[in-house]
Amino acid sequence: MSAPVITVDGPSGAGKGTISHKLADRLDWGFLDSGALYRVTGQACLIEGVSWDDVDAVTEIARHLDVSFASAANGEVLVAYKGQDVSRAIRTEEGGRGASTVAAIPSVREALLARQRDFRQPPGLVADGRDMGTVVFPDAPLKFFLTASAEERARRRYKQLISKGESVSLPRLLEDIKERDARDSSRSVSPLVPAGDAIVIDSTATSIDQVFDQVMQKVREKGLI
Ligand SMILES: Nc1ncnc2c1ncn2[C@@H]1O[C@H](COP(=O)(O)OP(=O)(O)OP(=O)(O)O)[C@@H](O)[C@H]1O
Ligand SMILES: Nc1ccn([C@@H]2O[C@H](COP(=O)(O)O)[C@@H](O)[C@H]2O)c(=O)n1
Repeated sequence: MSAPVITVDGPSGAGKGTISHKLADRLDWGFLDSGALYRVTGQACLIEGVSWDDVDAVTEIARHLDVSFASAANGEVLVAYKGQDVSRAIRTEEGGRGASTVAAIPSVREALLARQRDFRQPPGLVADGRDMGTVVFPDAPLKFFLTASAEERARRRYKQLISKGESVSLPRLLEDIKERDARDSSRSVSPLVPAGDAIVIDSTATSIDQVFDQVMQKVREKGLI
Protein backbone atom coordinates (compact mmCIF):
# COMPACT_ATOMS: atom_id res chain seq x y z
CA MET A 1 0.00 0.00 0.00
CA SER A 2 1.34 3.45 -0.85
CA ALA A 3 2.21 6.01 1.81
CA PRO A 4 -0.58 8.40 2.90
CA VAL A 5 -0.64 11.91 1.46
CA ILE A 6 -2.30 15.05 2.82
CA THR A 7 -2.77 17.62 0.08
CA VAL A 8 -2.88 21.38 0.72
CA ASP A 9 -3.96 23.42 -2.31
CA GLY A 10 -5.07 27.00 -2.75
CA PRO A 11 -4.17 30.38 -4.20
CA SER A 12 -0.98 32.32 -3.57
CA GLY A 13 -0.59 33.67 -0.03
CA ALA A 14 -3.41 31.59 1.46
CA GLY A 15 -1.01 30.08 4.01
CA LYS A 16 -0.43 26.70 2.35
CA GLY A 17 3.33 26.67 2.89
CA THR A 18 3.03 27.78 6.52
CA ILE A 19 0.40 25.17 7.39
CA SER A 20 2.00 22.37 5.33
CA HIS A 21 5.40 22.86 6.98
CA LYS A 22 3.87 22.81 10.46
CA LEU A 23 1.86 19.71 9.58
CA ALA A 24 4.84 17.85 8.10
CA ASP A 25 6.88 18.73 11.22
CA ARG A 26 4.11 17.61 13.58
CA LEU A 27 3.57 14.30 11.78
CA ASP A 28 7.26 13.86 10.96
CA TRP A 29 6.30 13.27 7.32
CA GLY A 30 8.00 14.40 4.12
CA PHE A 31 7.10 17.69 2.45
CA LEU A 32 6.60 18.54 -1.22
CA ASP A 33 6.73 22.21 -2.24
CA SER A 34 5.45 21.69 -5.79
CA GLY A 35 5.47 25.44 -6.49
CA ALA A 36 9.25 25.41 -6.04
CA LEU A 37 9.56 23.03 -9.03
CA TYR A 38 7.64 25.48 -11.24
CA ARG A 39 9.62 28.41 -9.81
CA VAL A 40 12.94 26.66 -10.54
CA THR A 41 11.76 25.85 -14.07
CA GLY A 42 11.02 29.55 -14.63
CA GLN A 43 14.37 30.55 -13.12
CA ALA A 44 16.23 27.93 -15.19
CA CYS A 45 14.73 29.54 -18.31
CA LEU A 46 16.19 32.92 -17.27
CA ILE A 47 19.59 31.31 -16.61
CA GLU A 48 19.59 29.39 -19.91
CA GLY A 49 18.28 32.35 -21.93
CA VAL A 50 14.99 30.63 -22.80
CA SER A 51 11.79 32.65 -23.11
CA TRP A 52 8.93 31.52 -20.80
CA ASP A 53 6.72 31.39 -23.91
CA ASP A 54 8.96 29.01 -25.86
CA VAL A 55 6.93 25.85 -25.19
CA ASP A 56 9.39 23.30 -26.62
CA ALA A 57 12.47 24.77 -24.95
CA VAL A 58 10.74 25.23 -21.56
CA THR A 59 9.47 21.63 -21.73
CA GLU A 60 13.01 20.37 -22.38
CA ILE A 61 14.21 22.31 -19.33
CA ALA A 62 11.42 20.83 -17.16
CA ARG A 63 12.17 17.28 -18.39
CA HIS A 64 15.82 17.52 -17.40
CA LEU A 65 15.49 19.90 -14.45
CA ASP A 66 18.64 19.55 -12.34
CA VAL A 67 17.19 20.75 -9.04
CA SER A 68 18.17 19.94 -5.47
CA PHE A 69 16.70 20.82 -2.09
CA ALA A 70 18.73 20.97 1.14
CA SER A 71 18.01 22.15 4.68
CA ALA A 72 20.13 25.04 5.94
CA ALA A 73 21.22 25.30 9.58
CA ASN A 74 18.66 28.10 10.16
CA GLY A 75 15.84 25.79 9.04
CA GLU A 76 15.43 27.45 5.63
CA VAL A 77 15.31 25.33 2.50
CA LEU A 78 18.15 25.87 0.05
CA VAL A 79 17.14 25.34 -3.57
CA ALA A 80 19.79 24.86 -6.23
CA TYR A 81 19.63 24.66 -10.04
CA LYS A 82 22.67 22.89 -11.53
CA GLY A 83 24.35 23.45 -8.16
CA GLN A 84 23.72 27.22 -8.24
CA ASP A 85 21.78 28.61 -5.25
CA VAL A 86 18.50 30.05 -6.56
CA SER A 87 16.65 30.09 -3.21
CA ARG A 88 16.20 33.85 -3.11
CA ALA A 89 15.70 34.45 -6.82
CA ILE A 90 12.79 32.02 -7.09
CA ARG A 91 10.90 33.76 -4.25
CA THR A 92 10.74 37.19 -5.91
CA GLU A 93 7.59 38.44 -7.62
CA GLU A 94 9.32 37.87 -10.96
CA GLY A 95 9.96 34.27 -9.82
CA GLY A 96 6.24 33.90 -9.14
CA ARG A 97 5.32 35.31 -12.55
CA GLY A 98 7.76 32.97 -14.31
CA ALA A 99 6.42 29.98 -12.38
CA SER A 100 2.80 30.69 -13.21
CA THR A 101 3.64 31.33 -16.89
CA VAL A 102 5.53 28.04 -17.38
CA ALA A 103 2.98 26.19 -15.20
CA ALA A 104 0.28 26.93 -17.77
CA ILE A 105 2.13 24.80 -20.38
CA PRO A 106 0.58 21.27 -20.39
CA SER A 107 3.82 19.50 -21.43
CA VAL A 108 5.71 21.20 -18.58
CA ARG A 109 3.14 19.92 -16.07
CA GLU A 110 3.40 16.45 -17.59
CA ALA A 111 7.21 16.58 -17.36
CA LEU A 112 7.07 17.39 -13.63
CA LEU A 113 4.36 14.88 -12.69
CA ALA A 114 6.46 11.77 -11.98
CA ARG A 115 9.02 13.82 -10.08
CA GLN A 116 6.29 15.07 -7.74
CA ARG A 117 4.84 11.57 -7.23
CA ASP A 118 8.30 10.29 -6.29
CA PHE A 119 8.03 12.34 -3.08
CA ARG A 120 5.37 9.92 -1.83
CA GLN A 121 7.42 7.85 0.61
CA PRO A 122 6.71 6.30 4.03
CA PRO A 123 5.71 7.33 6.61
CA GLY A 124 3.72 9.93 4.62
CA LEU A 125 3.77 13.16 2.63
CA VAL A 126 2.29 16.64 2.98
CA ALA A 127 1.98 18.08 -0.55
CA ASP A 128 1.58 21.84 -1.08
CA GLY A 129 0.42 23.25 -4.42
CA ARG A 130 -2.46 23.99 -6.75
CA ASP A 131 -3.37 20.55 -8.15
CA MET A 132 -2.13 18.19 -5.46
CA GLY A 133 -5.61 16.90 -4.61
CA THR A 134 -7.06 17.06 -8.12
CA VAL A 135 -4.26 15.71 -10.36
CA VAL A 136 -1.03 14.68 -8.66
CA PHE A 137 -2.45 12.71 -5.69
CA PRO A 138 -6.18 12.26 -6.44
CA ASP A 139 -6.33 9.26 -4.07
CA ALA A 140 -5.01 11.23 -1.06
CA PRO A 141 -7.02 10.31 2.05
CA LEU A 142 -7.18 13.92 3.27
CA LYS A 143 -7.32 17.09 1.16
CA PHE A 144 -7.42 20.73 2.15
CA PHE A 145 -8.07 23.83 0.06
CA LEU A 146 -6.91 26.97 1.87
CA THR A 147 -8.11 30.33 0.69
CA ALA A 148 -8.43 33.99 1.81
CA SER A 149 -9.50 37.21 0.12
CA ALA A 150 -7.04 38.64 -2.42
CA GLU A 151 -6.71 41.81 -0.30
CA GLU A 152 -5.77 39.83 2.83
CA ARG A 153 -3.30 37.69 0.87
CA ALA A 154 -1.67 40.80 -0.61
CA ARG A 155 -1.35 42.32 2.91
CA ARG A 156 0.30 39.11 4.18
CA ARG A 157 2.73 39.04 1.26
CA TYR A 158 3.49 42.75 1.78
CA LYS A 159 4.36 42.20 5.46
CA GLN A 160 6.45 39.16 4.57
CA LEU A 161 8.49 40.99 1.91
CA ILE A 162 8.91 44.17 3.99
CA SER A 163 10.24 42.06 6.88
CA LYS A 164 12.87 40.69 4.47
CA GLY A 165 13.94 44.26 3.65
CA GLU A 166 12.43 44.28 0.14
CA SER A 167 10.82 47.45 -1.18
CA VAL A 168 7.35 46.58 -2.47
CA SER A 169 4.08 48.33 -3.19
CA LEU A 170 0.82 46.95 -1.76
CA PRO A 171 -1.34 47.92 -4.78
CA ARG A 172 1.21 46.29 -7.11
CA LEU A 173 1.22 43.11 -5.00
CA LEU A 174 -2.58 43.01 -5.06
CA GLU A 175 -2.54 43.39 -8.83
CA ASP A 176 0.06 40.57 -9.12
CA ILE A 177 -1.99 38.28 -6.88
CA LYS A 178 -5.17 38.90 -8.88
CA GLU A 179 -3.31 38.33 -12.15
CA ARG A 180 -1.76 35.09 -10.84
CA ASP A 181 -5.15 33.88 -9.51
CA ALA A 182 -6.73 34.52 -12.91
CA ARG A 183 -3.92 32.71 -14.78
CA ASP A 184 -3.87 29.75 -12.35
CA SER A 185 -7.67 29.37 -12.33
CA SER A 186 -8.31 29.76 -16.04
CA ARG A 187 -5.59 27.56 -17.55
CA SER A 188 -6.75 24.54 -19.53
CA VAL A 189 -4.75 21.92 -17.59
CA SER A 190 -4.83 21.45 -13.82
CA PRO A 191 -6.61 24.72 -13.10
CA LEU A 192 -6.69 25.95 -9.51
CA VAL A 193 -9.95 24.47 -8.20
CA PRO A 194 -10.73 22.62 -4.99
CA ALA A 195 -10.96 18.84 -5.35
CA GLY A 196 -14.55 17.63 -4.92
CA ASP A 197 -13.56 15.93 -1.66
CA ALA A 198 -11.39 18.77 -0.30
CA ILE A 199 -12.08 20.53 3.00
CA VAL A 200 -12.17 24.25 2.20
CA ILE A 201 -10.80 26.61 4.88
CA ASP A 202 -11.10 30.38 4.45
CA SER A 203 -8.45 32.02 6.63
CA THR A 204 -9.26 35.67 5.81
CA ALA A 205 -10.16 36.33 9.44
CA THR A 206 -8.46 33.32 11.04
CA SER A 207 -4.99 33.14 12.59
CA ILE A 208 -2.36 30.59 11.57
CA ASP A 209 -2.83 28.76 14.89
CA GLN A 210 -6.60 28.59 14.44
CA VAL A 211 -6.22 27.21 10.90
CA PHE A 212 -3.67 24.67 12.12
CA ASP A 213 -6.05 23.55 14.90
CA GLN A 214 -8.81 22.97 12.32
CA VAL A 215 -6.40 20.98 10.15
CA MET A 216 -5.18 18.84 13.07
CA GLN A 217 -8.76 18.11 14.09
CA LYS A 218 -9.41 16.61 10.63
CA VAL A 219 -6.11 14.69 10.70
CA ARG A 220 -7.19 13.08 14.01
CA GLU A 221 -10.69 12.34 12.69
CA LYS A 222 -9.11 10.51 9.72
CA GLY A 223 -6.97 8.45 12.08
CA LEU A 224 -3.75 9.69 10.49
CA ILE A 225 -2.20 10.42 13.89
N1 LIG B 1 -4.01 32.66 8.71
C1 LIG B 1 -3.04 33.55 8.56
N2 LIG B 1 -3.12 34.74 9.15
C2 LIG B 1 -2.15 35.67 9.00
N3 LIG B 1 -1.03 35.49 8.25
C3 LIG B 1 -0.90 34.32 7.63
C4 LIG B 1 -1.89 33.30 7.74
N4 LIG B 1 -1.48 32.25 7.01
C5 LIG B 1 -0.30 32.60 6.45
N5 LIG B 1 0.05 33.84 6.85
C6 LIG B 1 1.25 34.59 6.43
O1 LIG B 1 1.05 34.89 5.04
C7 LIG B 1 2.28 34.80 4.33
C8 LIG B 1 2.10 33.85 3.14
O2 LIG B 1 1.90 32.55 3.66
P1 LIG B 1 2.42 31.28 2.87
O3 LIG B 1 3.76 31.54 2.27
O4 LIG B 1 2.28 30.11 3.78
O5 LIG B 1 1.33 31.21 1.71
P2 LIG B 1 1.27 30.23 0.45
O6 LIG B 1 -0.16 29.88 0.27
O7 LIG B 1 2.20 29.09 0.64
O8 LIG B 1 1.75 31.16 -0.71
P3 LIG B 1 2.50 30.77 -2.10
O9 LIG B 1 1.61 29.80 -2.79
O10 LIG B 1 2.59 32.04 -2.86
O11 LIG B 1 3.82 30.18 -1.74
C9 LIG B 1 3.32 34.35 5.35
O12 LIG B 1 4.02 35.48 5.81
C10 LIG B 1 2.51 33.74 6.48
O13 LIG B 1 3.15 33.88 7.74
N1 LIG C 1 1.06 22.47 -7.97
C1 LIG C 1 1.37 23.69 -8.44
C2 LIG C 1 2.18 24.55 -7.72
C3 LIG C 1 2.48 25.77 -8.26
N2 LIG C 1 1.99 26.11 -9.46
C4 LIG C 1 2.34 27.38 -10.12
O1 LIG C 1 3.55 27.91 -9.60
C5 LIG C 1 3.34 29.22 -9.10
C6 LIG C 1 4.19 29.41 -7.86
O2 LIG C 1 3.71 28.56 -6.84
P1 LIG C 1 3.93 28.92 -5.28
O3 LIG C 1 3.08 27.93 -4.55
O4 LIG C 1 5.37 28.75 -5.00
O5 LIG C 1 3.50 30.34 -5.10
C7 LIG C 1 1.83 29.34 -8.86
O6 LIG C 1 1.32 30.64 -9.04
C8 LIG C 1 1.27 28.43 -9.93
O7 LIG C 1 1.13 29.10 -11.14
C9 LIG C 1 1.17 25.26 -10.14
O8 LIG C 1 0.68 25.57 -11.24
N3 LIG C 1 0.88 24.05 -9.62
